[in-house]
Amino acid sequence: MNIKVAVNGYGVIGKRVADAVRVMPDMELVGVADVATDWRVRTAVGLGLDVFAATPGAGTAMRAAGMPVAGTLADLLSQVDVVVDTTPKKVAALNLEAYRAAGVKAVFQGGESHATTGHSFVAQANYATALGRDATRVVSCNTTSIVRILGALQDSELLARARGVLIRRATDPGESHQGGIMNTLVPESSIPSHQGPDARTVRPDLDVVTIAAKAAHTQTHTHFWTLQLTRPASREEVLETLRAAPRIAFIRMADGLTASNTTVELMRDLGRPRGDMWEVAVWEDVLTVEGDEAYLTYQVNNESIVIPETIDAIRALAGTVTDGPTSIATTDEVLGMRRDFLPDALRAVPA
Ligand SMILES: NC(=O)c1ccc[n+]([C@@H]2O[C@H](COP(=O)([O-])OP(=O)(O)OC[C@H]3O[C@@H](n4cnc5c(N)ncnc54)[C@H](O)[C@@H]3O)[C@@H](O)[C@H]2O)c1
Repeated sequence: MNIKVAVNGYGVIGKRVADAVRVMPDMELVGVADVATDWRVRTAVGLGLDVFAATPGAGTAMRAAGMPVAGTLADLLSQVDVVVDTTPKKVAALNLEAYRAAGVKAVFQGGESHATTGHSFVAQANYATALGRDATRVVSCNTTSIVRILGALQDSELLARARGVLIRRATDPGESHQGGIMNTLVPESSIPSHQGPDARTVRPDLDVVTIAAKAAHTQTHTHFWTLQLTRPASREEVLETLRAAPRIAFIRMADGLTASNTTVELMRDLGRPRGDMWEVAVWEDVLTVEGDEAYLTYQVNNESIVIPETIDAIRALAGTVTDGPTSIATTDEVLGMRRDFLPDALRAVPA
């Protein structure tokens, strides 16, 4: 019995969720809904997906633009077990009542507040508490990375507190003609930035403070962390802890991966769909540990890191897989996630 899934909002996140659902052995993508009529939604039609009109006005516009329309959002909801809402920030929360009325479970994204669903999700941290719920929110890209990395260190009883600086991309690559800053760096106006408090919606006991700024590029986010450990530890111990956790992979300056654009290019060369990187990419040879302090740098592909979490959230709400690690393992294997982007044999020999 496959989980029948709808995606509402076929944008940056929605199209990736739709693709991931289509390759999962236990899921079926029934259709996608949107309000747009341009190339983005036409691509879905070209892929053979059933496209539904998310609003009455959208149905009229889609038909006028000559697009095949499979039905209304209500028609789509009547055929599915779970809807993934990937509409823009603040639009999604307005849909919650319609999902409840249709008896369909709903996965929201990080643009919505924790209060919208009362539950925020990162698979490795709290899969079990999402089981059978009617809705959850997959936290944002940065928050997902924070929970993965700091959560792994906290589970190993190594982390006392974390202070991080986040350099964010200005806008998504496909939207940089519409906006985005240029030739500057824009600090967020308040400290902590929202990501640290947001991580505590998933792991309330994390002692974390984040400071963030937007930089004038579209090449993913980069985080810089100072970690107070619970005791002196070796660099190898910190690395082993991260190696043992899911959805963290390593990159190395020694391999020429010296900047965020090089990692983006590597993902393309590895044949990743759209160049996606679902893992947090930790710079292994930058990690430094001195006594009971660790210093960590990693890269987050904002467009794709939440995709595996969303797939796990679908299973958790549907209740078909009750064990988080089993769901994570299935998702990661089907997507082709890695623990190392360059296997040992392909790494640069240390000088
Ligand atoms: N872009 C990222 O890097 C990123 C990363 C993590 C989480 N998120 C979160 O994911 C969610 C979606 O963001 P996105 O970047 O994919 O947005 P997007 O703008 O790329 O896509 C949104 C899609 O929803 C459609 N839409 C607009 N109004 C609609 C409506 N009423 N009904 C149905 N469809 C509608 C738009 O036409 C568009 O196709 C947000 O909560 C965002 O915060 C985004």
